[in-house]
Amino acid sequence: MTSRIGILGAGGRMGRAIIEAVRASDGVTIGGAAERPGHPCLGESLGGTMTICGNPSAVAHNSDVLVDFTTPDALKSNLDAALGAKCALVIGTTGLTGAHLETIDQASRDIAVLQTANTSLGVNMLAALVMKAAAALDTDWDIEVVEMHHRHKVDAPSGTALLLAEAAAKGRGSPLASLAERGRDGPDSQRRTGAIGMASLRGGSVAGDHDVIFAAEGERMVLSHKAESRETFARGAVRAARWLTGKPAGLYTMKDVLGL
Ligand SMILES: NC(=O)C1=CN([C@@H]2O[C@H](COP(=O)(O)OP(=O)(O)OC[C@H]3O[C@@H](n4cnc5c(N)ncnc54)[C@H](OP(=O)(O)O)[C@@H]3O)[C@@H](O)[C@H]2O)C=CC1
Ligand SMILES: O=C(O)C1=N[C@H](C(=O)O)C[C@H](O)C1
Repeated sequence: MTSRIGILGAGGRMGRAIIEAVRASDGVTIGGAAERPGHPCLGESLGGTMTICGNPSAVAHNSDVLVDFTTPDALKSNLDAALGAKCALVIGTTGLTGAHLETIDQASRDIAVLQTANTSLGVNMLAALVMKAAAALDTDWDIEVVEMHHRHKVDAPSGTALLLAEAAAKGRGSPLASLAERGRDGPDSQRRTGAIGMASLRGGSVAGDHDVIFAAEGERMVLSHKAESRETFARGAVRAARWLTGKPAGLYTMKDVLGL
């Protein structure tokens, strides 16, 4: 069955990469594409009579699954569009708060929703390895998550850094909120035993680098992932959208798609 994918944030970096990935993939077509009202790309042709519009609801009604790579502020209207059309939804947007996650959870009682900070196979495999290492190594091993992204990225730490830190915290058997040390600065910044530190670098065109460092006296282990381009994320998003098509209401992750 061909899956019709509606692309939200179609004029953005990921939106454009996803349009290309859908065109290059079998078993999927573009159901429609939306951008925020007033965006310069509104009306841009996607081939035939299809153009980028300002109405996510119209896109949802012509799609089997929506793919949202926009901003946290757009989440509510994107969820409403999906709920109104009973359309499945893949959410790749990062920078989400607890309140956003609660709204997503509620929506997933009525429609299939997949939320993930990273659609790549490598990062999701890395998270599994990080959890295992964090569980096996005691607190003599300090855990630090370091990420680097392009100069345009607005949120920090990256959603993926948080996902990896969550995996480490799970391995250590404690909630991340009780272990995380974010944005150290100033004279009283010494790490606590058992803390999970996080640091963010920004610059140039880096698609997405993540290192999880396990540092002990005299030795250091680094579990690392580097995305070479956005194509990786776009291909993963299309794979997730195809997988989610026709699934019952519920909240899914990339682990479900990849069978990890
Ligand atoms: N899960 C994953 O694997 C990945 C997640 N991401 C995440 O995806 C998100 C988008 O990243 P990226 O494409 O680089 O960012 P961009 O800023 O390039 O794209 C976001 C697009 O969404 C548009 N937008 C803003 N508000 C709305 C709205 N209300 N409705 C529809 N569109 C809207 C923006 O318009 P304007 O620019 O005019 O504001 C922009 O065109 C980020 O949160 C990023 O962290 C990125 C890569 C991989
Ligand atoms: O904004 C980006 O570019 C990326 N965002 C995601 C994140 O915040 O983890 C995923 C990827 O690293 C690229």
